[in-house]
Amino acid sequence: MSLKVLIVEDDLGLREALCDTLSLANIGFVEAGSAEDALVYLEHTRVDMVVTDVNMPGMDGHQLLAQIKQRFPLLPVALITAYGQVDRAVDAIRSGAVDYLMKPFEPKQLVELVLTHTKGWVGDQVDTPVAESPASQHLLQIAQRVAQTDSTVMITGESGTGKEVLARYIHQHSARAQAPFVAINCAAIPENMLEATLFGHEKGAFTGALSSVPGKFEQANGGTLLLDEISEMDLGLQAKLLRVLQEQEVERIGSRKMIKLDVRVLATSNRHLEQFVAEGRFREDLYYRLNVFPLQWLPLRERVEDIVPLAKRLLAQHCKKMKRSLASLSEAACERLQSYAWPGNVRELDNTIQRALILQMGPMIQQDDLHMGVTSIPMRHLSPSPSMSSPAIKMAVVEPSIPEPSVGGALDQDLRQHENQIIIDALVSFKGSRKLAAEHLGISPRTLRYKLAKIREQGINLDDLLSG
Ligand SMILES: Nc1ncnc2c1ncn2[C@@H]1O[C@H](COP(=O)(O)OP(=O)(O)OP(=O)(O)O)[C@@H](O)[C@H]1O
Repeated sequence: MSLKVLIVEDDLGLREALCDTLSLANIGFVEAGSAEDALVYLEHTRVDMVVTDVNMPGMDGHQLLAQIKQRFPLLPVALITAYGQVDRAVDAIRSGAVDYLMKPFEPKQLVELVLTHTKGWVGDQVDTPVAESPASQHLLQIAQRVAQTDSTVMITGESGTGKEVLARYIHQHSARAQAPFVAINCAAIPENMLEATLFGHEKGAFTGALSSVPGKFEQANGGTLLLDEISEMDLGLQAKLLRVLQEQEVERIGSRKMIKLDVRVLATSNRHLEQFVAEGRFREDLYYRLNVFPLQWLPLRERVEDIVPLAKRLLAQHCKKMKRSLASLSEAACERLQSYAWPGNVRELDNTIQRALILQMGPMIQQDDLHMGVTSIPMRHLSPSPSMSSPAIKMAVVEPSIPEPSVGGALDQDLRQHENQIIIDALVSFKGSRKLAAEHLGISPRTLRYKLAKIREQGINLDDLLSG
């Protein structure tokens, strides 16, 4: 997700100059000619920062600031004031502006201001976690309180319960919110690379170290570092990590220089770390160093009140991504969601909602559109794997040379849904192998590539579906 700054300026010449400056600095931007247009834009699109002129006809920059603070409290806003308006600029800072620029200013001042206030900004992901059940609400309240401190926090919970979401929430509610939030998944990095990734390395420190690279600790300096799935770290590295946490300084591999750190550390685990400690697989001293403040997400099945609100949030997010109008859930669909045990927790719910959106292109998700606990998507009208090579299914996957219906009518949508369904099912069955899936579907690999590109264009996240 690249950085996007909204420039609000009624003077076309100046607006173009501001946009050119950002463009030259490789910073993404969008522009609005008035505060009113800016607000309409913000309702629909994510931006990372707003830079607005103060003097504009209609709503001025101060009024725009007040509106933004009310509707998007975490979005940084900077004002451009006329020469001599220092008093008003100071007022604006008191009302929540992060900074101001006084005309005339150098292009580099604008770039510096934007980079300072967008460092570590995490865009869409700052949404408050859904928490309707009493247990989840209590968890968020405690998380908010612990966010105000610099204490190390250990977040536990089954896989997919929302541990990373909670970590980001803590960062966003801490005094470090404007500084970087850096996450590293200890299980996803090959064991021999984890140390260099965490602590950094100097050029030539090992074969393949072609340049000096700062580690995650350095990248997170001033902010928060999330050590995801900490239980997967080997014992040797655990000892080194403990030292860094105790000393609050880090030494890149191949360097003798200590770098002072000011990093808040959060860790997550979906394992019973106490058991790991008892078995000698996790250092007891590190466990106590990290477990200063333990927070735990309950499994989704134990917070039933969260299920439907979460499903609605996920539905809205995916409809937006797919650029389609907002779909809703029927009563029966809600009941079905609430009566399922969700072994994969919120991540499984997310996948289920995505699948339902593929199956149901209409305005309402029905009970039958929900397929839980499946590794492949069952077809509503066509039976799964055994008949996948049947001529009927092969015919359903239309080669691009055959003109597709030009009108986006119900039949067209229905056919497209079925086609998507068949293609995804084949990919799931063949564990993502495009070659085997294409052979099975009786189409060329090129055609399959084309079809997959079309599916992606509809906003369907194939990676998530295939990993789900
Ligand atoms: N309370 C919540 N509100 C909104 N979205 C949530 C919430 N909990 C989880 N999610 C969504 O569910 C998905 C899984 O969440 P997350 O990655 O935080 O889980 P996790 O516990 O860290 O998973 P893992 O153990 O596999 O690393 C994400 O897409 C996240 O946005």
